[in-house]
Amino acid sequence: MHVAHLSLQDFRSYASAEVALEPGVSAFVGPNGQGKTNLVEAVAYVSTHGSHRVATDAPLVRQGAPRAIVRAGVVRDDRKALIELEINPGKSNRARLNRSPVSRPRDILGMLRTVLFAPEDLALVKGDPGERRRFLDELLTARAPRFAGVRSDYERVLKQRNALLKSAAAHRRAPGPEVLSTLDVWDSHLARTGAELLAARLDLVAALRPLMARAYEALAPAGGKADLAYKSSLGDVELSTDRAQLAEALLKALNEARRQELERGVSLVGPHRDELVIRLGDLPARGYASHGESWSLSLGLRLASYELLRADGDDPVLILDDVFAELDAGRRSRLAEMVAPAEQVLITAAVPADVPDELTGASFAVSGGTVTPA
Ligand SMILES: Nc1ncnc2c1ncn2[C@@H]1O[C@H](COP(=O)(O)OP(=O)(O)OP(=O)(O)O)[C@@H](O)[C@H]1O
Repeated sequence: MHVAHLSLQDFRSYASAEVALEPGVSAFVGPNGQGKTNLVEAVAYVSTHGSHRVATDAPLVRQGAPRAIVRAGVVRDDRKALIELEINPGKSNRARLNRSPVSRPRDILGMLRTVLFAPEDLALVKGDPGERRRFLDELLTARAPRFAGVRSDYERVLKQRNALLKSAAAHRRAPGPEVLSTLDVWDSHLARTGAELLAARLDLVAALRPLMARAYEALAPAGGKADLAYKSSLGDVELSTDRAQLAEALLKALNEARRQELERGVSLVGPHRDELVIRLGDLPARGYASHGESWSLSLGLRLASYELLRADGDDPVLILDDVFAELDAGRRSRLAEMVAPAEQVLITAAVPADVPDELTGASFAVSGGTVTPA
């Protein structure tokens, strides 16, 4: 698939912008702070309804403007779709597909698939476990948009369960039968939605492992073997991906942890406590890998995601935001060769020399909030 047209209104630094795009490579080049990342961030937002740079929508709306609108014309198997998102910070966002309103924006997740590589990806390796859980869950949602509902159900149950545990812990005496029976209800919801999340993540990690190992080897041929493992809050047991069995295991673990949870006022069992362990050779990458290794491992994870989405039958749009300047010559040209066959590649770079020779195509000059074909 590819984006044929992007239109922005009050998005980040853009009062308005119209950009026509072709399949193949498009490079957005310009000095620092001119709006290159803002542009590709808008494309990714249409795909994921989120930003790789901020956790809330407010910074995405141009300062002083009440709302932002992003429109993307997407071509998929020769069929065109016009996706429109209205970003209303503090209120519900609105979405339209082919000019008709859709009831919930999440109903159009998956209409545009992207894989974004950015300097922030270093946090996939060096950051907290939450970064890696988010990576897994976002990829699950990209593969199966209904997964956005599973995630939000789990988060809602967890929030309510935590609120109950917190208030029970604050009372500092044994909880009454009412609290315990409400907790039983939350336990079964947590176990059911948690099992669905856990099963999907386990399947995903199994599919990503060989792709990640291959991508890392291709990027860094003498760099050691990269591997992934899923570490669950259920402990070091072999986990099946059978949802009923996982729900039973979660329920048992919740029962065992109940006293401690009531004392601490927080949920200690469930996929929100899990970790995706990235290993390089015999060592965990977090805390051990060098800066360059960590960066290549992050790129390996993104390349593996790209391969996985492509194997599902759709060639996602690849977005490479400022990634080449950080790489040595070998890794740079190997990465360029690996992404070159994609249907569409969008690149940002501060100077033309940061766009590898392997990636020839259209070029746009970005300066002072305007985007012009170069
Ligand atoms: N909500 C907003 N309203 C107005 N301006 C904004 C908003 N958010 C970001 N900006 C401005 O956008 C500019 C940054 O744009 P962007 O991150 O796209 O730069 P860039 O061209 O990718 O730069 P670099 O090469 O340094 O990465 C900054 O000047 C910033 O102040």
